[in-house]
Amino acid sequence: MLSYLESARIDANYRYFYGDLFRLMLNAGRAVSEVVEEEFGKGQRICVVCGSGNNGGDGIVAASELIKSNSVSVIALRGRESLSTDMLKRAVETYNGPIEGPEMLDQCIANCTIVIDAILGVGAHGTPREPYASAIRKINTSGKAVVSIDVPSGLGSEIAVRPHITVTFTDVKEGMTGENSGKIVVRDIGIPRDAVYRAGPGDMLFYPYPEPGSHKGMNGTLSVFGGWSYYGSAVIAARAALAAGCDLVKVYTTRENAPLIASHSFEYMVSSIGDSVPEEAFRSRCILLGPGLGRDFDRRIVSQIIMRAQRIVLDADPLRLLPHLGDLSGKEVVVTPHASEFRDMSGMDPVPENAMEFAKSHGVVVVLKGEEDIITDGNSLYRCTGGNPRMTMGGTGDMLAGLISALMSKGMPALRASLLGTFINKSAADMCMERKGLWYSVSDMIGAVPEVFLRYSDGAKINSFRAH
Ligand SMILES: NC(=O)C1=CN([C@@H]2O[C@H](COP(=O)(O)OP(=O)(O)OC[C@H]3O[C@@H](n4cnc5c(N)ncnc54)[C@H](OP(=O)(O)O)[C@@H]3O)[C@@H](O)[C@H]2O)[C@@H](O)CC1
Ligand SMILES: Nc1ncnc2c1ncn2[C@@H]1O[C@H](COP(=O)(O)OP(=O)(O)O)[C@@H](O)[C@H]1O
Ligand SMILES: [K+]
Repeated sequence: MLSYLESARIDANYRYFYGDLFRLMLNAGRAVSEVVEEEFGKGQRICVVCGSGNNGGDGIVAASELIKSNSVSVIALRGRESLSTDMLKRAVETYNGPIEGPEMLDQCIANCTIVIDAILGVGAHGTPREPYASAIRKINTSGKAVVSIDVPSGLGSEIAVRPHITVTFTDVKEGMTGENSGKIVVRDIGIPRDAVYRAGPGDMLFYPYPEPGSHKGMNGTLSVFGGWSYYGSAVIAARAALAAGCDLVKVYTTRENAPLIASHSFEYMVSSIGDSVPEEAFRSRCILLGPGLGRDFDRRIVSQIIMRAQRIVLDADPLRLLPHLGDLSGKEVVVTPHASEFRDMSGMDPVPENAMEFAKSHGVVVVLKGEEDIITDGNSLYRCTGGNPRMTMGGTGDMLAGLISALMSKGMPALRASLLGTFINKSAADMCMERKGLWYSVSDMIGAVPEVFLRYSDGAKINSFRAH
């Protein structure tokens, strides 16, 4: 079952990794025409009702196939000139019949045996506006056989097409049932596994944008336990977390290192801890434990932090404790080992299958770092490619831990935060390399984080898909 958002994620990743979506639109339109002819036979009178998004494009491609053995009319509900995107223009080129305006809708429906609903797909949100709402009502009262493309237009709102058949792509979409979608036929349209199981710009769709009326702390609170031995690691993680949009970051460190860490920024808070952990640290939405902690940490304190935390990212030295802590599946936990840390903590080779096994048996998300990051929750296995060999410099792992924990502090679930965090980290490095070759620094990477967000989250579509 695919949510609309997951569908849009795959869409965005496909475009990024493989170029434009037109080949998929061709496959989608052809799949619809095949199903229509399988179900109803040839020689039908078909009215294809199109909106002005890609769902409409699928309808036009279907029409270009169906016209070979049926009588076909196409209606563009917002007029032919509304079919203006590059994809839609290419769809129109495949069809060598007329495309009528909305004034022909009544006649088209009256004369046909089958209505194809290509008004709205997974890019739609909210109750359909005019002229779509009226068209949907007309289709529902027409008494004709109705076939919806991808989803019944308006699904989930009070004005929705009630089709006999829905031809949906890749997987059933969230909210579809036999009652609201009729017979559901799932067709593969050739989306490669990699568009699904690779971190990419589509993961930006799950970034929790701040609500306009929100106040301080609602968009992320993070406690960073680190810098007990290497203070710089805590500075990097805290600064990366702020760059990723966390409201409030507080570093808990040793009495000696607290002033050093504080001297590197006035944007995060610093507190020193003694024999016990202050209660307020657990009130933050996420905890990051590990950057720069060093090997000689107090096991009792560190175990206490892990056991108390509900949402936590574990990095570097404390990972060694993990095998002794039992099942953590009641919490949201991300562990971010590199290859040798993975070996130490699991006793297994650092390969994807073992990462998956470890994630499953401990109830955590594993981010196994390397030239290619492996991300797994024990059920699905993702990878994050990209980045460059300059990322072997010290600090890039601290930065990644800061990013993932910041995203979790803003409410993203562990797996989503890990996918987006790995993508941002590698993209920031690649953006720095575009400018400075292999001679950029971790500070440059942190500075590039806002630009990564801007580059990959622009466009009206991204904004319309804000996840909460
Ligand atoms: N996933 C894939 O890989 C592939 C997906 N494909 C297909 O693309 C479909 C998704 O296409 P999509 O993203 O262009 O959006 P779609 O559903 O056509 O609607 C967007 C339009 O609707 C409008 N609109 C929105 N809300 C509205 C409202 N309440 N009331 C009225 N209007 C509203 C919105 O206008 P705007 O809000 O921007 O003014 C915009 O014009 C997908 O379902 C599948 O069929 C295949 O072609 C290829 C592979
Ligand atoms: N050779 C490489 N090519 C591309 N990215 C790399 C490479 N080595 C490490 N990275 C990236 O650098 C970051 C830190 O990974 P790593 O160096 O393995 O961890 P650590 O900093 O904990 O030693 C990760 O985002 C990882 O993807
Ligand atoms: K539809």
